[in-house]
Amino acid sequence: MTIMFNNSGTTPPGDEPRSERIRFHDLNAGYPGRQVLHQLTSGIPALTMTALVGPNGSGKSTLLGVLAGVIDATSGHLRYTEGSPPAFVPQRGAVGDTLPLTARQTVEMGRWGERGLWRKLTRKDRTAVDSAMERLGVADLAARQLGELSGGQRQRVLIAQGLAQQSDLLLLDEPTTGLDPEARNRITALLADLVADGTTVVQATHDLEAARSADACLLLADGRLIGQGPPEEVLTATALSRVWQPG
Ligand SMILES: Nc1ncnc2c1ncn2[C@@H]1O[C@H](COP(=O)(O)OP(=O)(O)OP(=O)(O)O)[C@@H](O)[C@H]1O
Repeated sequence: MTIMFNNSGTTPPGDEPRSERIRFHDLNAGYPGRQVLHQLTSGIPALTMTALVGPNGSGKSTLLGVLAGVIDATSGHLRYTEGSPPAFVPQRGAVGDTLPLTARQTVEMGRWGERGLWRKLTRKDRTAVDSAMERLGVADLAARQLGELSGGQRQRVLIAQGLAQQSDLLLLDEPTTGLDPEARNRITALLADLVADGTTVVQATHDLEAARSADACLLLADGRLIGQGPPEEVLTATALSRVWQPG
């Protein structure tokens, strides 16, 4: 497995268009005794919204985890162009509801990567936390325990934690799943704003509406990439019925 950062001039011709934030090639990944992703080759266009789409178990979260660096690929190449380390917002269900943390403490954890675990936050850190919480509309929830928030509120706190990392690459796992339409629209609009402000956003999603409004889609089935490109080319009726057909 090769991971490269800050690629500059060493790429074989034709391998990596400049406009890509991440490129991966022949990527295999999975869990002990279980291969999930098979020979994936694709890229994440910079400064756009990319949706990872596919049915349950198709490998969306695994791919996102590999791109985020929290799951190791077993083989293949993964290359990031110049920029900050990715900020990763895991699925809401993957974050313990019983953690004795306030909403603000949860967002502050987004600064640990830069500051170090349990170190006192600087003014710059506090400003990043404040502005992420304001942007997500959760400043008034700062003192509330994470476990007592509604699903939509908790999701916004987790996205604020990702935003507080101030990365130009934001990876989110099912950010709108299980939310009511208002909360979903709010998050969708925020993600679009982030892209407009210069962030590359990747979201794993079941939500075909969200996927259709993305700039690019990677369609997965059984850990294989079966479509990539603009949503209108990838999410065709034929492709969707093939992927979602029972049995
Ligand atoms: N920690 C794990 N250990 C072993 N197998 C896992 C683990 N996490 C996921 N898997 C398996 O890997 C496969 C892909 O799972 P993954 O979560 O990447 O799919 P997904 O497309 O994100 O699914 P969903 O839409 O249900 O979230 C599934 O068969 C799943 O059971």
